This record gives sequence, C-alpha cells and structure tokens, in this order.
Amino acid sequence: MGAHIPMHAGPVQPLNTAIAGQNAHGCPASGNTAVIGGVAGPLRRSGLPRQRGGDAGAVGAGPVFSAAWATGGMPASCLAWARLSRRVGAKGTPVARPREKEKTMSTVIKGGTIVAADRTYEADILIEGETIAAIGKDLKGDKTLDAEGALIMPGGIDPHTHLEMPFMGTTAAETWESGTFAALSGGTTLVVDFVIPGPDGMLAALEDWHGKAKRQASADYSFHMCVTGWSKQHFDEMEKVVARGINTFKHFMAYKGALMVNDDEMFASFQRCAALGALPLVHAENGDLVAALQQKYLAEGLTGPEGHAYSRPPEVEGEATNRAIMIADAAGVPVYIVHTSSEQAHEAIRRARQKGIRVFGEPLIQHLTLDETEYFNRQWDHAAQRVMSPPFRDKSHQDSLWAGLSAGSLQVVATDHCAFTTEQKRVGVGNFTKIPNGTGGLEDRMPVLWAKGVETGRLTPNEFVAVTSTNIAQILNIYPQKGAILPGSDADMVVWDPKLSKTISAATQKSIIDYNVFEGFKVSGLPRYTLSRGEVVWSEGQNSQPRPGRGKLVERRPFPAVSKALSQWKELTAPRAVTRSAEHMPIGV
Ligand SMILES: NC(=O)NCCC(=O)O
Ligand SMILES: [Zn+2]
Repeated sequence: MGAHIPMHAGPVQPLNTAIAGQNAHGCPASGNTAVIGGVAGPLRRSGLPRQRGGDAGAVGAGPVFSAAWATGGMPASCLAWARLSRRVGAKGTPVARPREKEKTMSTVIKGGTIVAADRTYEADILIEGETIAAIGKDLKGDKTLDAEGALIMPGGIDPHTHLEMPFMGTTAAETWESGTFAALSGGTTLVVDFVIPGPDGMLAALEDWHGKAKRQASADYSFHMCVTGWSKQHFDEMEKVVARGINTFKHFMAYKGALMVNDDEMFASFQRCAALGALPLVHAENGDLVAALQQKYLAEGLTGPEGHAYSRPPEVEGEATNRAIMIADAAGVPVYIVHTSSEQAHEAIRRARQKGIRVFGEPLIQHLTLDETEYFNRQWDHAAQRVMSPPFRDKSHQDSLWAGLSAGSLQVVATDHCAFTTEQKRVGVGNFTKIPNGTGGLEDRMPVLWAKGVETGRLTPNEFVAVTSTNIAQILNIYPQKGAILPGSDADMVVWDPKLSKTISAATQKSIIDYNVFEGFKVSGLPRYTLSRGEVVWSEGQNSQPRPGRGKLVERRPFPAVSKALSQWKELTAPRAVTRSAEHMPIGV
C-alpha cells in the first residue's frame, strides 16, 4: 500500500463494556427508571445518543485512485446519519421500531431462570405490548406463561442467511416464509439476510429484498448489503443504504468472475465503510487460488463433490482472512469475518485481536459439528448436499473453533443458511464447480449448539447466549433492543426446556428442503415457547403455524462504539507531514 500504517495496541475491550449505562435504545440509562428486581417505571424513549457523522482523516494509507469515490475515503458528510436522524423523529424515537401505544394484554413469564450473557438468576418477566416492562419477583399480568424448569434466554439472532438467494444460476429454495418459521421453531427470532445487488444496483436490490421479506417473514429481519464491484455508483449508493438502516457491507474474496472483489476494490469500499460508520463483512477465501485449484482437479478427472473440499483448503481461507484484516486495518475500519471455518483463519483473527485490531469471527454451527468426511460419502447426493464454502474441515479445526468461542477470539455462531434442494445440487453431477454452494441450519443452530456445546461442557449457558444473540446484537448496534432481557428490550425470548429432546430429521423439519445436514443428530434442549415482540410464535406440541407478514424490519444505525473508538485512534495515530523550515532543507534543489 505504500503508506505507513500505524497499528494500535490498546487492550481488547470485552464486547459488553461498550454498552454500559445504556438502555434498550442506546440511550443513557439515567432516564430509565426500570430496574431488575422491581416493577418498572415509565421508560424514557428520547435522548438517542448523538452520532458522529464521519471520521475523515482517520485513514493512514494513500489513495488508490484520485477521485474521491475511487478510494471510498472522502471526508464523510453527515448526510447518511442526518437522513436516518430525520427518520428517527424529533424526540428520537426510531421510526424503524414503532411502539404502538394501544392498550394490549400483558403477559408474565413465571417460574423460569433467566440466562443472560453475563449472569443467571431467577425472576419473572412482565411483557407489555412488544417490550419487556419489568423483571422481578411475583409480577402480575393478564396472562401467565409457565417457565417452570426452563431457562429464559434472549431470542437467537442468526446474522448470516441467504433466503431465496439467486446464486450459481439458480435460487436458494428456502423461502422467506419457510425459513423464518423454521428459525422461530428453533428459537431464533431475528435473521439478517444478504442483499445481492444485480445490474440495477444496491437500492433496486434492496427494494426486491424488502418486498420478499415483508410479505413472507414470520420472524423479524434485517439486511446486510453486498459490495460486488467498485464505481462511483457503489460509493454513492452506500451512503443511501446506510440511511436506510443498514450498517454492514459484505465483500466476497471468492467466487471469481461472479461476486468476487479485488483488493483495491475492497480497500476502497472499506474506507467508505469507515467514513459511513459501517462494518465491512468478508467472505475470506482466495478466489484466484480456488479458481486455479478447481481447474487443476477437474483436469485430473476429480469431478465429484470431494473436489470442492480439495480446491478450498484451509490455507486459502487463512491467507484471505489475514489479508482482509490487514486491508481493514489500513482502511481504519473494524472487520467481521463470516463463516470462519479453519484454524488458519482463526489464527489470523486471534493474532490480530491480540494486537488490538478490531476484528470479529463467526464460525457456523455446521463447521463446529460436521467434518470433511461428509464429502467422501459414496452417495453423490449426500456429499453434494453438504457442498458449501468454505467446506467442512477435518476435526482438528473444530477444536480450534470451539476454543475460540470460549476464549472470546470468536464471537458469533451463525448458519449461512443457503439451502438448495437435492435436485438443484444435481446440476453439478460431473463437475463439482457447478454444485450450488450452500447448506441449511437456521432451525437447528440453537439446539445443536446447546447439545454439542453446553451439554458437553464446551460452553456455559451464558456463553451460549453471548454467541447466539448478545454479541451479534452489540456488533450490529441493536443492543439492547435485541439480544438482551432487560426492561425496555423487545420481548424476543426463548423459553428453553433442557429436558425436551428430539432426533433431527428432514421428515419433521419446518424447512422445505428435502434433506438435513444434521440428520440423525440427537439433541436435548429445545424451545418450549419462542416469543417475538411479546407474542408466542412457537409453542412446543401446539402445531404452531407460520405467520407471514408478521415479521418486522429492524433498521440499524451506523457508528457503533467500536467504530467510533477505532476512528478516534486512527485519527490520533495517522501519518502527519513533518514541517521543515528552510534551514533544514537541502540548498539549491
Ligand atoms: N456459503 C455458501 O456456500 N453459500 C452461500 C454464499 C456464501 O456465503 O458464500
Ligand atoms: Zn460466504
């Protein structure tokens, strides 16, 4: 990159320190009279924190191109945030989260144990309307929900889904209707899906995604935007996307010739993210190497699904992860690595975090529990159904990922739910590069993580909550509206019954896909009830049905605490020209 890039060496802050003293809308806590252990007073909904409009000059590296849009690093105007602020309304009540004031029935969840990311305690929860009104002993409401013997946890957040994604010449078969209902049945109350821009750009694609989700979603939803190239249009649209409540932009370093971006494009987009207070997400695999390896194995006659795994070795992921982190550091922006699947990638994240670089890592439930032997199955369908990128790894990588979750070097467990039918997968018979990449997991993430993580002692129940909801809510800047059980938070909760058990099977799943990669897994620990904004939307044994159109869009503001802190540090440590008086200059040049 040419320019000197200052590395910062501050201590890594635990995720939850960033939110101390805030209420459910990120407001200072002083105006909120609701307390745990007593009946809540009125919640103050004004006084949203002042958000910073930009962090110009925070970037140490020189421009790649000369035009402002070409680098993404122009001085950020306050426009994006100002537009969002206007939508937030005069008193600061977010338009995105309308709180209807009509008189609604109240509900008390009784007899359960609340498990939060930071502690476990016994208390009742009073829900009024869509939010938690109070937490304490002997609360009374119009209705009671029995949580005797159960744990009450924040509803899960899956930050990585691709519902009805157009990809590799087809469209992921899991619909918004089936996918979001499957999510609720497994305890996940919010999904964050990736908008893929087509030829008409980001805003047109966003409309498309809004339409599909609004009509069909039973669960709440939010969006990430993908950056699949770089131009003035990308530069301009990103600001508008942020103004529409999206604070995350995904970059694919793989899928050469399709979604892949190069280093200079990624650097430009990352700088734009820094200026807008947005977080770049990265699919980290070296796309050039993958493409070359694919051709090599095909030429050698290795055409089956195992070729998919061979052409995407862990080194390809480790190299790209490290590169993405370094590019983000050069651009002065935190970065989030999606589907971290290998020790090589985890090592790059761990090393960077120890240097104080702001990077987050997201293993998938599939990579934690399934391994590469799936690709050597004699049944072509079985192996192809498991083709996803990055591929499943050998078991040693699983130990690394589990360790990362308990050590805190990896923060979030997601699914990358991108489910194709067996018929769709069969397009790749004779050529593994044509098998649509993606697997399912939305419905099974929480039960499988509980069974393989908590039941084995690899995770505490509190860590389970952290990695399934609280951490990602903080990263996405929606905590504690989501990801928390606190007065004022949305009443998104799962009443988790550790005694309920089942054997996972495609025959009984809510997903409409004809197979399940976790087929035969025995899990104990399942939702007795799932609540979305105060309503029971899944009830074990009650034949709950999808409720298309019930899900609401969750908009997210830019400049979470981590972005602000990093911008501040980068500004402080940015390269500065040395002022030299004439006497210190060479004479006669
Ligand atoms: N992961 C995968 O194989 N498919 C979905 C697209 C992506 O995230 O790479
Ligand atoms: Zn990906």
